[in-house]
Amino acid sequence: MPKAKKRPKPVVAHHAKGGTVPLEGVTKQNGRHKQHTGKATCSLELAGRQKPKQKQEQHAGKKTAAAKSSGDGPVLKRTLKTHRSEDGTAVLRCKAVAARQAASAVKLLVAGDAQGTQGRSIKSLTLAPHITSKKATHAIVCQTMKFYLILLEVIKQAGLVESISGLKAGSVPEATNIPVANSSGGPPTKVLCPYNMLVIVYELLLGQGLHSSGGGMGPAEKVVLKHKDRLKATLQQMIQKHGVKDAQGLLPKGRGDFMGVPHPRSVRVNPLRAGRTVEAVVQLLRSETLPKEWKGVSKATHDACRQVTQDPLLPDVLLLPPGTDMHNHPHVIEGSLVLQSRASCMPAHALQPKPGWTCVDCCAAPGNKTTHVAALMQGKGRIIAFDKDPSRLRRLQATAQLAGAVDVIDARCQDVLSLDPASPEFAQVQGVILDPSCSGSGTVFTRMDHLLPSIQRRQQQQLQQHNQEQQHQENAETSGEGDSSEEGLSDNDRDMTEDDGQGKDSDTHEQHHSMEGLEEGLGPADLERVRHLANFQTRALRHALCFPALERLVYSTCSVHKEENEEVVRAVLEQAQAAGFDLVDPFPSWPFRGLPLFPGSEKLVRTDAFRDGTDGFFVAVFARVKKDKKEGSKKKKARK
Ligand SMILES: C[S@@+](CC[C@H](N)C(=O)[O-])C[C@H]1O[C@@H](n2cnc3c(N)ncnc32)[C@H](O)[C@@H]1O
Repeated sequence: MPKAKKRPKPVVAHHAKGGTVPLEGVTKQNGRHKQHTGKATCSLELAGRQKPKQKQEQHAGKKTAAAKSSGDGPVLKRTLKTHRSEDGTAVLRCKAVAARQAASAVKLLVAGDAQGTQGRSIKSLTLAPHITSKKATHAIVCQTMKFYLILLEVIKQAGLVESISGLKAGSVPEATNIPVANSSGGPPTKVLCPYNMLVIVYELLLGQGLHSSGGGMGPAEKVVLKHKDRLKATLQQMIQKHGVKDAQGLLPKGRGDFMGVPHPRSVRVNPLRAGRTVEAVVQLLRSETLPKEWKGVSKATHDACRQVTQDPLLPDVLLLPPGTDMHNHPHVIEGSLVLQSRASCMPAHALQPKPGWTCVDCCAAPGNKTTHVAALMQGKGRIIAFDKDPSRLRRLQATAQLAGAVDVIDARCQDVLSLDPASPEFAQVQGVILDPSCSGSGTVFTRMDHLLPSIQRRQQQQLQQHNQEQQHQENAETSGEGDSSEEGLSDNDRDMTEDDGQGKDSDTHEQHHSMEGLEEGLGPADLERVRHLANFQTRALRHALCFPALERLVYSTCSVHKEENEEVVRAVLEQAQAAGFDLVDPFPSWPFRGLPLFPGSEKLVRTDAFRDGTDGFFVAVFARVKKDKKEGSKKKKARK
């Protein structure tokens, strides 16, 4: 029977330059929110602090929390039902908490998008441990982001605020507050958080609606409520002007019914904690009835666990129905199961590490692959895990602790390019994982980055361009001008055709989708960014191939761009071959291969977000096939 476990205690990591880094914040699940002693209120700004009792109410309500991540319409309906208390205050508080959390997530997403970093995904922001109403928060964020441009337009056209420049992608607001227009025409007298306002306007126009509980409202809510008729009328005018049925019709074509790709939920069995075989874990999940104290596990999750299957390719990976919420499952909390995508489990298997090996994980945080390698090595051997980002290294340490792999993993805060592979301390390194920073384009749809303003804007522009081109062609046809289909292809179409090298015949439809908004949408800025990343990836790969005793190296990305994948491999292949390595096929039964850009690319592995039930991913394995000529002759000389 699983017992409720405490979260791991803070740990300490080595810092290359400065000794140790205290890892406070690793376990900030509890105690993050101070308690609020004021009156219950529906104010989004003021209702953020919770009493423990109200936390419990929320927790119990998780089971049926609204918030279908993929649905439209009033996302908080069921949350409201489950949290109903006699005077209705708990209902309003829960809604307010979810909305407040959603507003901060929207703010971070928009800021990251405007800076071009795309660092945090909707999922990571809304499913983080400190988020109390995960499903509701996730749903509000998805919906607000989906209608982001429309909501901005409504706010602007309704003249609600004097300036919304802070909300435009490309200019992250320095201050989060914006002045509110004074209805009497005088200077602005109030300020409000634009992201709160966006979420509230979403709720008013497209969600559950707003309910005033009397006093205690925050400024954003007050403003929105005051101008609600104007906002509603503005949206109606926009709908009429565009001749569409509803707000959904205002979305770029195809976006209305698309809210991510439903992948099976994959979990990896961690034998270092599970203490039983994968088959035994499958049996346990199918039959287990969790004790009542595990309130965080819903009936839906219980039922889903009964349908668990083993992945046909990766023996320690289990598959559950899409959307299964395993975050609060006891086996996840105690580290026996690790929430990890199928594709992300490929590199460790591709490495085929043996117990007792010494390995290096070059870009290791947050440590999913490091701990997977540790598990495959049965906790015997050593993994030196590098990451140059101290806060991410802290996450790696926490991951290692949860996975029961701290004794095996030596975490170091260091730029991998600054280490010397010829140093005696690396003389035994046999396995290397290189999973460097990449564009993440393969995870766009699972991360739901397609909801980010920059991508929505780009799609809008492409759609407009496409419509104009179509109009132009129709006009030309009517006026009798001919046009060959080849000439009719746009540069983007041509790029797509050239890049579309795999599974062309059987997978045209999926290929089309998987490229949509990715290769097709690589504008000059994106291309610049991808090339910059590819430059680092190539240098890191060259560097990582220099460990003298290296047997096997796995290079992986969650990108679909050939610049970060096949072209990186091609750039180092000659040097690798001269050093005695060659590409080998880690998964001969896997049908989907690298783009055919050079001989040997058939040994490369690709996964596709629309075809393979996981993220878009790339894996290349270099294995030593013969001794480095120079090394060999040195050794011969030494023997003589
Ligand atoms: C894609 S993530 C790695 C994910 C990790 N392999 C996992 O499975 O959990 C890339 C990581 O590389 C780190 N990184 C980027 N450049 C680096 C460098 N020059 N040296 C070391 N780490 C680096 C980033 O901080 C980031 O944590």
